[in-house]
Amino acid sequence: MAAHSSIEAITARIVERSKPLREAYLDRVRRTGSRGPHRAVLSCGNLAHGFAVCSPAEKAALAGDVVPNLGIITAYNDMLSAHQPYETFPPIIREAAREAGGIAQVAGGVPAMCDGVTQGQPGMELSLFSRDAIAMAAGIGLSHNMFDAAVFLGICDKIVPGLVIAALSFGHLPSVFIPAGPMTSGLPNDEKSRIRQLYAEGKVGRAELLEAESKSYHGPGTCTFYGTANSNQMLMEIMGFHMPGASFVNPGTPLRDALTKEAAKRALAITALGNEFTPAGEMIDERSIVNGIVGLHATGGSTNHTLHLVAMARAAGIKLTWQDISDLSDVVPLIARVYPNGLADVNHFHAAGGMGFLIKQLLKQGLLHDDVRTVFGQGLEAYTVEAKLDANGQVVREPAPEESGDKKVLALIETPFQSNGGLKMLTGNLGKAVIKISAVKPERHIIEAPAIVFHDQQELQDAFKRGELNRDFVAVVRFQGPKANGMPELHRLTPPLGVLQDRGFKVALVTDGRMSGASGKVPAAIHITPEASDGGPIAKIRDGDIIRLDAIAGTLEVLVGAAEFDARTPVVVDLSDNEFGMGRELFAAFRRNVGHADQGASVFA
Ligand SMILES: O=C(O)[C@H](O)[C@@H](O)[C@H](O)[C@H](O)COP(=O)(O)O
Ligand code: SF4
Repeated sequence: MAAHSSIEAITARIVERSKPLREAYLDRVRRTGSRGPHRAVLSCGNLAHGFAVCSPAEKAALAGDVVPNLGIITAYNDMLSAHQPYETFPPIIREAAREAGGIAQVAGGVPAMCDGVTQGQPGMELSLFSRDAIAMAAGIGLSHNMFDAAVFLGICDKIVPGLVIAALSFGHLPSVFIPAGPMTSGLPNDEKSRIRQLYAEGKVGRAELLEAESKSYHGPGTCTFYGTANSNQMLMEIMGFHMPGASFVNPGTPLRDALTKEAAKRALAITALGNEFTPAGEMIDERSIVNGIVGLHATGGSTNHTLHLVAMARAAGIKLTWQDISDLSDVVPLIARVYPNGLADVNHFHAAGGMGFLIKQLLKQGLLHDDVRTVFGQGLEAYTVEAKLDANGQVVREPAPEESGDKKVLALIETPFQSNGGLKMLTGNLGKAVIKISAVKPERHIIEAPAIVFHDQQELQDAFKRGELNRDFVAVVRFQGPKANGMPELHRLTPPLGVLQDRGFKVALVTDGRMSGASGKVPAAIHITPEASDGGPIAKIRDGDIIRLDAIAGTLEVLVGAAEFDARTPVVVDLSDNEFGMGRELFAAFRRNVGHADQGASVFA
């Protein structure tokens, strides 16, 4: 079925805008590719170092020119519950490679930050930069050039975007992403948030709060809310980097291990040495990127992807804009309600039909490009399935159900929860911003109230504790942009602003910083560009100025006369405290060279 006319039109304008960049990229990818194994260009010395620890049989195979070698890039560590399961993946992948007549080596590890551990802490100021550091680290691993395909073990917020940037920078190689799956459901996310608001109001103590948090985040696997990490899994499947049905299978299960083995074998099957050569740089094109954005809107995915998708697309020579993302939101309905956009978690989403049902519904109305390449072959229709195990422990796939397993979690495309994706770009005299309203009640889609200006999130939390915020106001939290301090997530603002909103006050947040993918119920205009540290208009706002945030009209305005506002001098603050401590001194070059948020807040372009 041809894609919906609006989807086709937006895709066509991305293709047109990207043409020179994309053609140069594809030329490089094709020139780098080779018919033989990539290690064939290495000297004997290079090769001997590369397979020094291999078995004699592996050395003999690698010395030859026919056996494909798989490079594993792993983001394993014990800090991220989502990545801890990866500790055992390399041996499983090596065994699968052997069974398939290939070899697999760990090409390198990459760092991975848990945004949950650093949330509200100085470490969060390294979070966004860690995406590009992860891309660099993965590039270091793959630069050994011993490999005919790569598999990526990464899930969370900045890790998948960084790994995709690396995979596309090595676009001559096939790349398969292998997920580890969500942790099993614990304390419901809305109950966790209720306890947090009680703690913010001083109605429960740390013991009760820690007990609730520990029951919510209780074991291996991705946190079960639909934040950036689980948005990443959705993206990897709908863009064709995952095997069909792989995203939301819990770790430590037979199906999970079978999917891991299958992915390793598939990666070896799509190298240049076989008959289904699928280099990542050609597999991912403008249609794949648009499919990712459609999935993001249909599921109420993380606002962080208004940064990451722009940076990921750019790595493949594709120029994506916030206007593209915003215009796609207008034509893609919301058909999944997963916390914070609902009460369900990703396990419920998977049980209700998951990715196979979602893709089937979106294809039904031509809202996805079906004519795309994936690691599984040609066409996205192949992903309208559920993965299961047969009696022999092999992965089999059954058609996704025609009906939703839970109509409160997954809706039919004909009867969506909202007619649009709710991830909008805002424009006005403060510059550009983005807002996600899929978790914001309709009566809060337009907020007009006096500004109260803060220069960090702790200031707001302290004002809340002093009882100074029981009023209608727009919190302006500035000097939180990429150049100022690495553009941290300001998710610790969610409980106090949520309490004030629940008390009936009209509140909103306006910031050049970010929010968590898990934030949602308070209207927030985020990623304001230009940022305060670049002299952006947000630096001219004063306490008491009336701010109007209109998510319906797509505008963000300070209601001050143009002449007066233009005549104001942007406030400048001393940011030297951001330059040292918890590793921030190591990222000074990133703060100096990082690009604007609407360009992906990247140090690469
Ligand atoms: O973008 C995201 O999804 C968030 O960065 C998420 O990964 C982070 O861990 C949150 O901080 C979790 O939520 P809590 O902090 O509420 O546990
Ligand atoms: S989802 Fe967030 S909190 Fe959970 S493991 Fe990943 S980065 Fe950490």
